[in-house]
Amino acid sequence: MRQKAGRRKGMQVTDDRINAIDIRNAVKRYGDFTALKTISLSIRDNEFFTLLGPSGCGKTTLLRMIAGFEDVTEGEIFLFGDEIEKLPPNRRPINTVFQNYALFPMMTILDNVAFGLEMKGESKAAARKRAGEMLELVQLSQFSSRKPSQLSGGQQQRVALARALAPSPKVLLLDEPLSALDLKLRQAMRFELKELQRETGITFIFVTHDQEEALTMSDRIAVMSAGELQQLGDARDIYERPSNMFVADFIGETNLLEVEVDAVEAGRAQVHLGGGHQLSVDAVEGVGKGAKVHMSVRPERLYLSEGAEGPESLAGTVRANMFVGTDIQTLLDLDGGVQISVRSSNSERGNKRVFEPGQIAHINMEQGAARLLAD
Ligand SMILES: Nc1ncnc2c1ncn2[C@@H]1O[C@H](COP(=O)(O)OP(=O)(O)OP(=O)(O)O)[C@@H](O)[C@H]1O
Repeated sequence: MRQKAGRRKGMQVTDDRINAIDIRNAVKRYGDFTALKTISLSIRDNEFFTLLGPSGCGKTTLLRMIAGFEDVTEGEIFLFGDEIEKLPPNRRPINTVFQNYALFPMMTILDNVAFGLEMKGESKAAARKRAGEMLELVQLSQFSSRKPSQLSGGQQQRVALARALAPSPKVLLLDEPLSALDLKLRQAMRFELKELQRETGITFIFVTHDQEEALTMSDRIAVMSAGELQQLGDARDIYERPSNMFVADFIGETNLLEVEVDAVEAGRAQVHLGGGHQLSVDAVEGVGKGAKVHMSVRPERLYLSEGAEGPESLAGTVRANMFVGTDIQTLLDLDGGVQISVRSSNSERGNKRVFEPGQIAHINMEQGAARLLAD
């Protein structure tokens, strides 16, 4: 039945199920400033989906449009096949968890979670029973009679989650919910959030500017910049196969090297770097002979050796080594003003050969490590 409705409206259907959210050609303008420029994307049912991008890229605006707190200037938003962009927020089966947990300070934890249910017309007894179940889900049952100020920041955020999940929304929106927590707690909460999403089966749409958070939790990630969608994919796609300069640079650390393409044949591109160093890399669509583009190579996909380990080894002079705890980062200068960063694991099994500043080392690439970028 639902599927038919989706098809009738021309919605995209994934694995024979209607998407939780379909955003079609959505534009948001504030006066003459365009915060979102024609965004189209689909979020699958039961997915942990993340909107990732730097401050001001429009991710909160998009989230607020889904929630109904912000009008859509142009375009359409569908929830399980039904058009919702004209519905007021309280008519959408969607809930939001904010960065500041916004708990009622005078109420107990149990009452905080039950409050929204009672407002929706549930009996006090039913609301309290459901609130109790939700507190069990976030492992806070033992604190149900405490007040919010008697809980840690992480515990308060879990109460806010329990409260948002209590009415069984079809979609839960999470606007940087971990950013008020300290680093250790934030890391622990990543696993909890992911578990919670799996257990409840509710579609989560998570907003963050923290790429590590996005990579660790998400089924898929939409990378945004300046009101535009830059890339949509799973964590490995966007980390290992960035589609452009912005994504390569924003996600993790990378070497962005200027190259010129000398030839393209049988799926391989022959390129050269500034100092004339030649390399053969996977070709990408839209980058042909004569193109001057950037190539992205992750530092951890490079390793150093004394002698050349193949025709594509590049010789460089070590400028500095930096101890980064888990890794050792080595910066090297190549001819032609090219600089390359290499990361070696600081472990018994890792690359323990440390070259001293001034020494010549050969830089070798793991297969498939270099990625040409179309723009
Ligand atoms: N009410 C408003 N009026 C005018 N401009 C706005 C309004 N709300 C947001 N903007 C602008 O729209 C752009 C996107 O804002 P948005 O809050 O969506 O960014 P964001 O990616 O969530 O950033 P952050 O991570 O800092 O929250 C910004 O340039 C912002 O200044």
